[in-house]
Amino acid sequence: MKNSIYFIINPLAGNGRSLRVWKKVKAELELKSIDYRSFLTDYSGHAEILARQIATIQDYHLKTVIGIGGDGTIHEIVNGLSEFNHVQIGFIPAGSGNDFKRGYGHSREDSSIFLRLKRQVKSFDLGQYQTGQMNRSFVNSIGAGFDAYVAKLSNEMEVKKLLNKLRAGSLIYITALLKGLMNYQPSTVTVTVDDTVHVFENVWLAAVSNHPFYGGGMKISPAAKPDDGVLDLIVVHDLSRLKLLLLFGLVFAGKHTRLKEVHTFTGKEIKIAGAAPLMIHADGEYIGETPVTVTLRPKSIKYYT
Ligand SMILES: Nc1ncnc2c1ncn2[C@@H]1O[C@H](COP(=O)(O)OP(=O)(O)OP(=O)(O)O)[C@@H](O)[C@H]1O
Repeated sequence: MKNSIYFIINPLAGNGRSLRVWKKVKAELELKSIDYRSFLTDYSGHAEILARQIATIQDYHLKTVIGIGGDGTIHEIVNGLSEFNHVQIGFIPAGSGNDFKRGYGHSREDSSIFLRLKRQVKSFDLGQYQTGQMNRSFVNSIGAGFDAYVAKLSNEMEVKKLLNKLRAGSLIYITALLKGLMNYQPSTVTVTVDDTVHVFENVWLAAVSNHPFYGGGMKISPAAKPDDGVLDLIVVHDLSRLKLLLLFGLVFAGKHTRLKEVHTFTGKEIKIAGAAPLMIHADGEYIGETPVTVTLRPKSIKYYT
C-alpha cells in the first residue's frame, strides 16, 4: 500500500506494556481513518528483518516506520533501515530502559499517534560499530568492560519481568550494577581516538555514546549530542569499588565527569581494545568481545522527535 504508515511492535517489550500501547494506538488510527499496516515480532531479531523487508518491497514509496517497544526494538529497526535513508522513523517507547526516548528529544509521552505524526522530523547521526565480522548500527551507545557485563547481567536477570510489571524498569539496571560491582575485575585498555592512542590501567569501562543517556536514564556522556557529527567517549579507571559506586550516584546528574578518574574524549573514529578481550554491549545488548571500532554517519537517519 502506497504511503501507509508501517508499525513494528515487539509484543513482549516492557513485559506486555508495548502490546497495551499498540491497542490504544490502533484504536486511534482506526477512529481517524489513518492508513496503516502493522507487524508483531515473533522472535529476537525479527524487527530488523521486518523493517528491511518492508523497505525493500515498498522501495521509495515507504515514508514512515514506527516502532513500539524498548531500546532493543528501535536498535533492530534502525539496523533494518540503515541503508534506506529516506525513511522517517518514529518510536513509541514501551520498554524498561527507554534511553532512546530521552536521547533524541522525545520530551513528553504522547498517547496520540495523530499528534506524534505532526511532530518535526530531524536528521541525526547514525552510530556504527565493527567487531569481528559484525558491521552494524547503534542508536544509544557502545560500551566495553563493566557496563557490558552489567548489561548482560540485567538482560539475564530473573526479576526483570517482575520489576517491569511494577513499572520499576530503572531498578533492573541498578540491581545488576550492584551485582556486577562485586564481581568485575578492571583491566588494561587501549583507546584510539582519531589515530591518537591512549593506554589506561585498571579500567572499569570505556563507553562511546551518541547522546547522553544509558542504563535507564544515567547521563553517562552529558555533553554528547546526537547530531553534532562526533562520538563521545568516556573512560573510567583506577577507582575503588566504593568510589565507583559513588560515581554511579553522580551519573544520573551527569556530575561524574568532574572526577579525576573519569576521562572524556570526542572523535569520529574510536577503537577500544583490551589487554585481554572485554565484553561489549550495543544499545544495552551483549554482542561479543573487543576489539571494537566505532564510527558514525553524520545526519544520515531521520527520526520523529
Ligand atoms: N516475540 C519475541 N520473542 C522473544 N523476544 C523478542 C520478541 N520480539 C522481540 N524480542 C526481543 O526482545 C528483546 C527486548 O526488547 P526491547 O528492548 O524492545 O524491550 P525491553 O527489554 O522491555 O526494553 P528496554 O531494552 O528498553 O529495557 C529484544 O532484544 C528483541 O530482539
